[in-house]
Amino acid sequence: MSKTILIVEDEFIIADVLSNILETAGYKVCGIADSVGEALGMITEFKPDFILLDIYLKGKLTGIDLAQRLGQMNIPFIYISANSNQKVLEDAKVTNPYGFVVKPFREKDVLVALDIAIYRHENQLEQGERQNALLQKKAAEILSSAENCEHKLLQMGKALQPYIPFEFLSVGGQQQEDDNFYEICFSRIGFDEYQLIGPAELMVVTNLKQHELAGLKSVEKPNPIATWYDEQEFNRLVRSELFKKLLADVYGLRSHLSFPVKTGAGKVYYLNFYSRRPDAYDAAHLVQCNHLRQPLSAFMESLQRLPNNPLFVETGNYSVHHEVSASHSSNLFNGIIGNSHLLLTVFDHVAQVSPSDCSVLILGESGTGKEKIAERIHALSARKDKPFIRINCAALPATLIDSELFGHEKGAFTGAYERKTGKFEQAHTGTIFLDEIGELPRESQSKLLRVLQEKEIERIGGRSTIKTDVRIIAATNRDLDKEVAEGHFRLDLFYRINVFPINMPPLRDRKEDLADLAAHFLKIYTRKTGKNIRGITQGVLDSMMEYHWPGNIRELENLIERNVLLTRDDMISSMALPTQPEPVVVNVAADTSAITMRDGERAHILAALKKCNGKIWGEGGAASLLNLPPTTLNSKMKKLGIRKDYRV
Ligand SMILES: Nc1ncnc2c1ncn2[C@@H]1O[C@H](COP(=O)(O)OP(=O)(O)OP(=O)(O)O)[C@@H](O)[C@H]1O
Repeated sequence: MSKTILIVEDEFIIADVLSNILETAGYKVCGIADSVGEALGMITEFKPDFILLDIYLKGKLTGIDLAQRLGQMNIPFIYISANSNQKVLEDAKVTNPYGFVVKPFREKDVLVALDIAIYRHENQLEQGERQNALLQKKAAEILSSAENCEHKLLQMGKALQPYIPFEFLSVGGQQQEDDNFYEICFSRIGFDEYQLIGPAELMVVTNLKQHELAGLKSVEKPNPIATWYDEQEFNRLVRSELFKKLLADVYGLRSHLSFPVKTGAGKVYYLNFYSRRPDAYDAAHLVQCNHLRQPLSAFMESLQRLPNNPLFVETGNYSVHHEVSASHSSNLFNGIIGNSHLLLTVFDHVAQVSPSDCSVLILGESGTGKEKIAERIHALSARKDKPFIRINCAALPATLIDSELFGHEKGAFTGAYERKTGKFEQAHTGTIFLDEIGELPRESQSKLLRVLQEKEIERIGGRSTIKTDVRIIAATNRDLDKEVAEGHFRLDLFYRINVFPINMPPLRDRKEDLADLAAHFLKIYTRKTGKNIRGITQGVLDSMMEYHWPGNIRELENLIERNVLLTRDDMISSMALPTQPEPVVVNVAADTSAITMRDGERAHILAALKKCNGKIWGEGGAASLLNLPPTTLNSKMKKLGIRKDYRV
């Protein structure tokens, strides 16, 4: 069925040209609006599938103002504007357009941009529908399980993680006017490991009594619609929302998304998502909330009917039964070391995107593990038993790339003595990993775009086309936005491959993973060399924490390998780190390592130790309070740097 397009453009001649181009190409133009007000009227009346949007319009409001509304209404749009002023482009970019066409445009520019935009939007819609169906299935499984209410809630929280990421989740209704406190919280401590924090645990951690917690919550005036808060807005919010302030302080939470879910019976539950990142949430998560609302509402309604629902406890006799929940899916990322929340976010994205055939673009500095993640996406997909073909676009001379990618026929050029099958053909039914895609020459970019659009290739010198079914994973350490702006990388190809971007954090932003990574490589290289090295001294680890790691994990791996070879002792007690000064300019937005998931866990353990006067073992000890074997508590304390006299 042809798509219905609304044109929002105040220059009549341009609007008319656009309308002709679209109608000739088979689209249905439902109207031309010259102001935001008129556009909104036409949107209500004609419900367009897509909008072409100029930036400067009649009246005070601009296309960028309208774009913000379109984001909330989930209507896709492309900008068509003569304005390429940097500030305007920046403002336009944050509204998440599906494309940007610069005036004056050619007919082809508009049609290609629209084609790509529709492809990307449908891909997202498909994902939305898949999410909804998956969540419904998951909800049914959870509800029919033999677990208690709290665990059912926890399982649902885990199922939401790929869609709305969180390090802390609290679920509750509006506080009733009594001293009972109704709220269940979950703190994430690993990829698939969560601590359940019921009212009793919260009383331990915060040192507050039940009625005091209830008092803090009763002054809250929850927002009736889903709302997200970045760090600044969250700081403002917690001036009046004292219960949220308490959670933020104890667990180091910096951004928040509040999602009210109304059941058929009219009861409203709040799913409050929190992150330790300052900017974990954005408008796209509100779209997710819309997709998830219906299955969640049905889930909460079913939960409401279960006996002993912790959100309806009528007694003050809460008992502490601190639990850690983990399941086998933590094995999904075996061999990829790290527990920092930045890496866990990467894992969430990988778990989310792997089962689909969606193209993935992995962005990050050299040595951050992009290839490792690409391999894992393939291994977790339905194509796992089919080929995974890697090609490094930077490693080949421009003259050979096409033949490597698409193959050639015998005699196609001087030196082509044999027919050669290209990487695309080799990857048929599997995955191709285009490493360093930013290095691909312009000419090959056009050919690649055609392969992605037509899903067929032509060998060099060949006369026929060959159908291919290949999933694309691309990676780059370049700033592709900049490459596009400078004309080195095709915008249309960028939009095709940038359907699902995954950002690999540099090692300096997740130094909490450093010790585990170092231990991992130490184990590998002591085994390889047959040496007996027990570990790395604290002093060396401290200096490693100070270092900036420009070469990321690869640099760390090389360094450990070298030191294993050099060390004669059974401990690595000195390590020459390059004396490169840490850059003075720190990207504040990216510097999220200050407060970590470990901090949350540490706070929890410290509070329990305090409560037990430092006693770990036996009755009344912290291990039994936390429902952990004392040996596990001991090793956790060691890992978190908590001393037996429970001072850090
Ligand atoms: N989280 C991790 N745990 C264990 N090993 C890792 C991890 N991340 C990366 N490595 C190892 O570090 C090295 C570099 O990783 P990889 O080649 O995947 O990085 P890359 O980002 O693709 O680098 P480049 O951009 O230079 O190609 C590899 O030996 C890889 O196995």
